[in-house]
Amino acid sequence: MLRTIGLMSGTSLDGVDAAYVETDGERVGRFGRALTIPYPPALRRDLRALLDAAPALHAAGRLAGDPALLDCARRLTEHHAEAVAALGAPADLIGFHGQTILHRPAARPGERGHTWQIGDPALLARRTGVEVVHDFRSADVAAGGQGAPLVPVFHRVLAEALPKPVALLNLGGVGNVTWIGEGGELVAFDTGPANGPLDDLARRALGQDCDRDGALAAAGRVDAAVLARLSAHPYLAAPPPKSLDRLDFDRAIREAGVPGLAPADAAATLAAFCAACVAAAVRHLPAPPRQWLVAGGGRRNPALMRALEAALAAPLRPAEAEGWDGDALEAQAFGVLAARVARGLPLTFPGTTGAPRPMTGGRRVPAFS
Ligand SMILES: Nc1ncnc2c1ncn2[C@@H]1O[C@H](COP(=O)(O)OP(=O)(O)OP(=O)(O)O)[C@@H](O)[C@H]1O
Ligand SMILES: CC(=O)N[C@H]1[C@@H]2OC[C@@H](O2)[C@@H](O)[C@@H]1O[C@H](C)C(=O)O
Repeated sequence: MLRTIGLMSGTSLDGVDAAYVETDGERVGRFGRALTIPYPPALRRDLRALLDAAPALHAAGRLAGDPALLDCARRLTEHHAEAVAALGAPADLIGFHGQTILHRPAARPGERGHTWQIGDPALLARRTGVEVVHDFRSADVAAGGQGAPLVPVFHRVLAEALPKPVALLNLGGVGNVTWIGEGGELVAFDTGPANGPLDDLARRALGQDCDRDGALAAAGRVDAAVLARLSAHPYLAAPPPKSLDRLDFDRAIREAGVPGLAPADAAATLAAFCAACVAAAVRHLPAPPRQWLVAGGGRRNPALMRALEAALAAPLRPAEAEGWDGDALEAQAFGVLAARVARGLPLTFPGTTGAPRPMTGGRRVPAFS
């Protein structure tokens, strides 16, 4: 077993999640501590500005050397090093996802896709004295895959003893589902927006980072016409493989009329839309799951959970119901994925990213680079 630390900076831009895992990439020997280092407001703001600027910079061929990108990458990496130090556990390997600032997998066969995670793996290796595995997505995208989601192979390890079929749902900035069949078959994809648009609304309407405990949504009414327009988005009907950039639905949300609603109604409608996206995902699964296990920050939003319960036929339970840490699953996944890279095991599969075959990936930076 390898002693790994997984690090994930998610699309919510709220901070870095870190988790200790002993694993050989196929099994988990032991989970250790997990924690989150929140980013200071200035870094959140700068990351958000970078996310917004990334498509135009990329189109102009100026993303790679952009000074704001390099500055954000350095600051973000320092917080990752802080997270590793705070865990206080000796490790053989760090799995460093970085921060996605642009995600454009190929839309058609033969097209060239891009996925871009920022972070400085050599700096992290120097600061921590531990080997760093990074760049988990680009080999898959180069082979024509979506490059996301990556957590399904870890979800299968977690859910080994559970009755199948089972669905694991992550509600981060974006939602993603992993369906696991009787024989361990995997079908996975991004369902649609989750907390991302709700966070944007809370920032505008309340000056808060999120609709804390779903209070705003609970005070509003779903606008059926706006929800119907949102639910007609072709992404929901498109079969997997499919994955999303954090900003992919921004335009559709504007054009459907969300900004014209009172803030509470907008929040209720966005929560209902997140649930509608998950309900629409069911038709792309090979068989209905017996239960849904929910991880990610969205499980703390009761308005979102109620909307999901109403939209899904099978029981919905938080990850904690199985003894898992729903805040740490993605970070734990990158510890397990790092071990898989070290052992040359595949990260992605035709059923998870649409990769043409099970694909290895990731790059390694030695401890003292
Ligand atoms: N108490 C709460 N009430 C409402 N929403 C909450 C609460 N706690 C967390 N959240 C939501 O969860 C989000 C963070 O979730 P999480 O950390 O799973 O996302 P992420 O990992 O950054 O995103 P992704 O999985 O898309 O990469 C916050 O932005 C917020 O919207
Ligand atoms: C490109 C990218 O960073 N995608 C994230 C994002 O956040 C949730 C969803 O969209 C998922 O596809 C993915 O993250 C997790 C860790 C994954 O790859 O499984």
